Amino acid sequence: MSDDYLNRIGNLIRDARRHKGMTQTDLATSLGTSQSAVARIEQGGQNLSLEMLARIGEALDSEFVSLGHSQPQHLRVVGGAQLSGSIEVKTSKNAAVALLCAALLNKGRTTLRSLARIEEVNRIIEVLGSIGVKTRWLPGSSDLEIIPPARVDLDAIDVDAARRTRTVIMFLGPLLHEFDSFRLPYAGGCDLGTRTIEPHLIALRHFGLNVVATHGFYDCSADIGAGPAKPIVLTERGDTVTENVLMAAARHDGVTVLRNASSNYMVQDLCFFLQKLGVQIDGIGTTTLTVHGKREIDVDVEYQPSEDPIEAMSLLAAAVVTDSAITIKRVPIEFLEIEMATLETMGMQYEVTPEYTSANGHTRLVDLTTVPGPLKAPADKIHPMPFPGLNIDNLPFFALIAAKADGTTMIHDWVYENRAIYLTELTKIGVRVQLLDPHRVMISGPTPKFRAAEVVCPPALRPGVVVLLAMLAAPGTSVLRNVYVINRGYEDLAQRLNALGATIETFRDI
Ligand SMILES: CC(=O)N[C@H]1[C@@H](OP(=O)(O)OP(=O)(O)OC[C@H]2O[C@@H](n3ccc(=O)[nH]c3=O)[C@H](O)[C@@H]2O)O[C@H](CO)[C@@H](O)[C@@H]1O
Ligand SMILES: C=C(OP(=O)(O)O)C(=O)O
Repeated sequence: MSDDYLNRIGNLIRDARRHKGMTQTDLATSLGTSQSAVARIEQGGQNLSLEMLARIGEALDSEFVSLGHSQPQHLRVVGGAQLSGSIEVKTSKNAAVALLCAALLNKGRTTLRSLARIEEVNRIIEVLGSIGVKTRWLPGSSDLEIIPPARVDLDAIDVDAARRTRTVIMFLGPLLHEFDSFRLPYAGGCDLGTRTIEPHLIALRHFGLNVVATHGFYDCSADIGAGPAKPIVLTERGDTVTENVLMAAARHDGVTVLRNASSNYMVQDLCFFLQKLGVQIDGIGTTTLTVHGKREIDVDVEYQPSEDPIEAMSLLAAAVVTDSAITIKRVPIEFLEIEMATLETMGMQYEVTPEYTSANGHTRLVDLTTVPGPLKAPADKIHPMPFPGLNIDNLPFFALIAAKADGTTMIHDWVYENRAIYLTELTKIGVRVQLLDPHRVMISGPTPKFRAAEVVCPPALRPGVVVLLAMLAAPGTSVLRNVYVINRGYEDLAQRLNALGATIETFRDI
């Protein structure tokens, strides 16, 4: 290998290691080598065998060297074992992405503590980096420092990264204060059927924003300084639309009243963060928010979002499907009360500790220990509602839990056009699922036998995780192919389930 190549590979390894928050000693330990050998590799001073490159790639879970196209990641699951022990819930994906966008409102340094290290966050960091925002993982931590430039360079935006997320629409709120005309790539993300952005455009018109969609871009023109002449009433109680309005209102030098606002967990985290930026917000946790904005925000601020209720629900479903007693620590019970009440009607037993408070200073947490036992199907259908209803993203996990319960359960996903359809993938693992129409499935339980299978991961985060968790219940070896969507929303899920006794191996095609 030429020195030039060794240097470039060394730099890539160093960047991937830092990105993963590992020290040279950490990496050396995973490779069974010394810290000085890792230092030599990173300086380009060590010839590398293909085997060593593969091992480094595996230790860093990074495709820093790819032959031809980068290969998708797959999971091999040896199921049928019970889980035990305890696991901590990470901070939420959905608050993380909102806060990353909100950092654009602040001229000062924003430090977001204990962020989930997930692909969705990585994509937004790439987009921010491409437009000139400096981001840096603080050494040995999952704390991200964000420093915006005097003016972002939107012409340089990383279009590919932007199109892989839906979150990029939350750039509209912050950017309408900075540019009288700009363009953003179309929002992407999970394939859940059409997801409208119309409510965002209608609401942001109150701040003088006009958007025309052309050839894959939103062409935006803004009337800088404009603000709402009357209360804004959302046509639907969406999370990201509420967040977009909050970010637009944060730098509007006046009062914005927002009605039919979402009061979901990520919205509350964003409100608490904006308060730290000096923006006054009344009505947090309700559906009417009153925002007193500030034209200029320039503060050094730190914030830690709350724990992810959807991850907590996923872990709960993992325990149910494997008949396991596990302790799930840092469960944001405040955002899971309807879920727990529903599970209680199904006969679910569990123990909880007294409540304590999340690092955001507000959200109520508990440690929850599951108690395995028989479940029965609920008398009524299970359907989601905006908070404080049963969370829209938690619905798919009820399909899996219903597969363990005696009787038939109807799951009604009125929200997403395609999501219920993906739940039929569970039939490959032995679950009796009947699709009644694109929004409703009937599950007949208990599943006589979970069967190992090879499945291509549905292109949607929660259905993908549901299939993975069902595989944990199936004795034998299952394969779940192309799990990018899972990595989009969960940090090291396979490794963390393995710490509870699961056997999940990550692999890629050569
Ligand atoms: C980054 C982020 O935070 N993403 C979350 C956010 O996405 P996001 O806010 O982008 O959700 P959408 O705007 O796509 O709304 C989801 C769907 O629900 C419909 N809808 C929503 C509310 C309502 O009162 N009426 C109604 O019909 C919308 O038309 C849409 O079809 O909220 C979704 C619904 O909680 C969650 O699945 C996503 O995880
Ligand atoms: C649909 C989801 O999120 P997103 O808005 O990121 O696609 C989800 O979290 O399940």
